[in-house]
Amino acid sequence: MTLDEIRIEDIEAFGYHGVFPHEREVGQRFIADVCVWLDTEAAGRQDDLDLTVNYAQLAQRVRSVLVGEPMQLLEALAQRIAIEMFTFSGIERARITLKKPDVDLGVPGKVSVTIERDRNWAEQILGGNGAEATAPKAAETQASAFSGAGVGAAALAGTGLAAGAPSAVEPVVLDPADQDVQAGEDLAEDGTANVTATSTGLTPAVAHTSDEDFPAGDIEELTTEDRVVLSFGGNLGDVPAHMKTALEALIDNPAINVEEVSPLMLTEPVLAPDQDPQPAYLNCVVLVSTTLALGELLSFTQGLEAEAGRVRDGRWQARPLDIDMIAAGNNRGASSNLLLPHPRAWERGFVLAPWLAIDPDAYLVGAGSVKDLLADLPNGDGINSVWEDWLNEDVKDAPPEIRQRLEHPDEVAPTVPRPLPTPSETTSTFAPRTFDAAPTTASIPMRRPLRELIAQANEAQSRHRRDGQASGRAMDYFERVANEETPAKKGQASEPESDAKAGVAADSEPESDSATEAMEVKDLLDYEDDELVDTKINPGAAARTSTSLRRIVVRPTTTGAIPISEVPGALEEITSANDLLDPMPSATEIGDAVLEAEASSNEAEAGDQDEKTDHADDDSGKDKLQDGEADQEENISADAKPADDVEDAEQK
Ligand SMILES: Nc1ncnc2c1ncn2[C@@H]1O[C@H](COP(=O)(O)OP(=O)(O)OP(=O)(O)O)[C@@H](O)[C@H]1O
Ligand SMILES: Nc1nc2c(c(=O)[nH]1)N=C(CO)CN2
Repeated sequence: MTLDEIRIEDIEAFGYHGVFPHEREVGQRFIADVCVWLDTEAAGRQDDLDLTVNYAQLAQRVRSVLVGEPMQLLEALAQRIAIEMFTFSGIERARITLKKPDVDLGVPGKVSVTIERDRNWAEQILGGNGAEATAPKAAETQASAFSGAGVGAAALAGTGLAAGAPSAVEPVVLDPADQDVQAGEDLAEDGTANVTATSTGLTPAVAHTSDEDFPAGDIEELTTEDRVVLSFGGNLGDVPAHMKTALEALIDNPAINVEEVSPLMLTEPVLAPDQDPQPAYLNCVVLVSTTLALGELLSFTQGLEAEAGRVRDGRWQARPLDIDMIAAGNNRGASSNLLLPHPRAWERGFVLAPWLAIDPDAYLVGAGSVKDLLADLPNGDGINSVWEDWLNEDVKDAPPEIRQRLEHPDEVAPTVPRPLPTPSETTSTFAPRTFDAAPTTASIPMRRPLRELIAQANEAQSRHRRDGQASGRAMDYFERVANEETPAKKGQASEPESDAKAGVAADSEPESDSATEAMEVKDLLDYEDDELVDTKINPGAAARTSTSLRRIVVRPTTTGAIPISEVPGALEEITSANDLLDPMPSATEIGDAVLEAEASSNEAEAGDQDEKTDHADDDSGKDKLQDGEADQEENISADAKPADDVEDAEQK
């Protein structure tokens, strides 16, 4: 039989393969050319994709190996790719060429390795089975003649790993052979049965959804309806604090909406067999929506990992914070640095369990329902404890295992599996979700007002920053504005509104609900933490004063150029507010002080209105300073951003 060729060239990906430590640590580009031989006559005659292999799926699979578990040799990597190729039915022969385009040979030149393998070889490696030989697990799944076999989908199922619970002291260990082939699992489903290649042979896999709706390919950007599922994990230092800091940063990013945070779970470390044991991990899952491009979101979360002190010193090393993108809408695809869904998510109890806890209908695109995936994990979910209210509670309120873990951070993880809370226990307020056609991670309802939750988490955050001084104090004030008639509320009704609040963006919209008040106070506290202190250190920083009956904000501007020293009253406000910081008074005191300042500032404003003059360069008449002294205004830099614009920009 004459075989036909499908060639794919220049599949590029960043990976960590190599013999040398720097290759493992820093990584480099890899380029693969693949040629597979198969009989495409029937496909050509009937013009039917099902009768051939989908080259996009092939390419995705190649890439998933390239970005997957590091191998030492290009030869080994090439063989991994070859194995992947033979999981596609119909492929009889494969040639793989691998290049490291940036390698330093010590002399001018380039390197590549080419291997050619046939199906007989693959069948020997895979225990005498080819992709066709495998049977679908679920009766309804039908293996087509050319099923795109998902090697990783059930890599653990039926292998030695399924047998027995992990030992009491060792981490859960995955066979490296399994790890390698798991890498690209989700990217090439074809809606039929999946098969699994492991060192012990092929096993039937989980039934997968049809991928007709989710063709593997390029990553598509999201709509704001889509959810991104982020997995947080860490096992070094004060992991909950790292996570809270990262959460706060996500919340503070105007392009990101944090919609749900799962309980925190104590999880067994999942490591390669040659790795030393590590402390137990803490994991949670965070659902967000975003207007960022996914690459930007990944960069942002990688920045948060770095801020938490993560050093990239090799795969699966202990780390203070790791943020993986598990899924993003219905994406199934790859870019140069992102594979979606995350190729190992389906097998990770530490991802599935917290995700399920906040979404009982969670569905991992291309793999199946999270609930089923979790239930099918052969060696348990690896969850040892669940801390429901970790954003609100103190460590002393954590379940004993987690408290113990946090109090003894360097202890190697205990690994006795522990049953998960049932979803109904943790997600009772979730409306059940049904999928008419394509399952999706979109439209997950918000379970609770997360902003509030995070504001409360700031309690711990503030403690972290201020060495215990501010703990709970913001909350005092939140409660007070929520429950009491504050001066702010009293004054609100009679707030004088005037365009003549020069240099001042008056908050003219009547906002009376306590949540809004609380957020304003949070803004204030944030500004005390960061901006105000900064401006104290550097009083020459550009700043803008915004005064209303309910808040005073002095913010360094990035766009404006009004030196803070020229904003009447700003330095005084900063100084007096800064005085409040050390020693840190209660938030109530801060609130009172601020409200007093506001009141006197407003009085001054009212008295000054007539005297105010327009800024020379400001046609709108709104860019004015909050002072009647014309000579002071003349000092303002000519390119000062109109205050309203700055306010608008800041509010976006
Ligand atoms: N879905 C994804 N989420 C996060 N990183 C990804 C994803 N797909 C590909 N990557 C790439 O993987 C690289 C390594 O990521 P990272 O260091 O977080 O891996 P890891 O956490 O050690 O291992 P694992 O990926 O098994 O969780 C990153 O540089 C990133 O570009
Ligand atoms: N339990 C657990 N194990 C892991 C984790 C993790 O977050 N939790 N992350 C890893 C690399 O991303 C490796 N192993």
